[in-house]
Amino acid sequence: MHSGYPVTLRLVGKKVVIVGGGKVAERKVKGLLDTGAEVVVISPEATDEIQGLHREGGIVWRQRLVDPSDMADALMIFATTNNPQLNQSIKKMAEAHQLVTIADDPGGSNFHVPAHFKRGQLSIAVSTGGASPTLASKIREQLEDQFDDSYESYLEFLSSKRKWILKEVEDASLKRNLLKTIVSSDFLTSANREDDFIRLYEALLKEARQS
Ligand SMILES: C[C@@]1(CC(=O)O)C2=NC(=C\c3[nH]c(c(CCC(=O)O)c3CC(=O)O)Cc3[nH]c(c(CC(=O)O)c3CCC(=O)O)/C=C3\N/C(=C\2)[C@@H](CCC(=O)O)[C@]3(C)CC(=O)O)/[C@H]1CCC(=O)O
Ligand SMILES: NC(=O)c1ccc[n+]([C@@H]2O[C@H](COP(=O)([O-])OP(=O)(O)OC[C@H]3O[C@@H](n4cnc5c(N)ncnc54)[C@H](O)[C@@H]3O)[C@@H](O)[C@H]2O)c1
Repeated sequence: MHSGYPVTLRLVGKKVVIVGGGKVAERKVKGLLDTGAEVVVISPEATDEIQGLHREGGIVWRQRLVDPSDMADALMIFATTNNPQLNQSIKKMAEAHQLVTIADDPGGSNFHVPAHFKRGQLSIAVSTGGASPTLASKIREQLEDQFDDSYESYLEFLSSKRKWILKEVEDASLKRNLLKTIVSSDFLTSANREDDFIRLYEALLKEARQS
């Protein structure tokens, strides 16, 4: 069996079609809200939450049965109806290059959504490729405890310091050393990262000048 290839997709302005308006559709819709994707739900019925998002203008809900023309221009398609045959025919409505997940057929899907969470710019995703979504969810919970909210500001710090180091530090070995040393638990837990960074920079600069 071939293995999956993990990626993160930038979906700004991309059309994502979700066929079905039940619990699974709702979970997918919520996961797509912050991505900037143009989310279109097609289903005669939809959960209260999907209807609310439609009213607020965050997504589009077409209250009717699915039609093959709905697939046009979609980058991703989620077949989440409670009708297995219909879910299979949605895959047939799609073109070969479109990304299609069939909610009740992991093997027939060409992508799977991993269990995931974010801490600012840090994104952590866990996939079992459909073997056990419940295990993926359980591991996600464990990782959420381990990678707590402090990672959000830590990532902001790492990102800004990395930019500064790449721009300002010319010495290649000092640059490498700094990039490596800022990724340490000391900086994660530090009460004053900026001051600690200046101290680290001065110490490593001194070391580099002496060697
Ligand atoms: C990760 C997560 C993301 C998301 O949905 O966004 C996700 N499922 C989640 C939860 C979950 N799913 C199910 C339960 C009920 C308990 C159980 O049955 O175990 C729970 C638990 C719950 O609801 O809490 C049932 C289930 N899921 C699939 C089938 C079909 C089948 O196996 O045939 C069935 C049986 C349906 C039935 O027979 O009724 C299929 C898929 N589910 C996937 C993703 C993809 C593979 C991911 C992977 O394995 O890595 C894949 C292939 C397709 C897809 O991409 O949708 C999300 C966790 C969010 C989180 O907590 O972080
Ligand atoms: N992928 C997953 O994570 C996961 C998790 C649980 C269940 N499932 C599977 O996903 C499927 C959906 O589960 P659910 O709990 O969301 O079901 P649900 O019954 O809550 O929702 C099904 C939706 O499909 C819509 N629908 C039916 N016929 C349609 C048509 N012709 N065109 C458009 N929409 C139509 C219904 O109006 C309804 O909104 C089931 O097959 C279930 O086995 C998948």
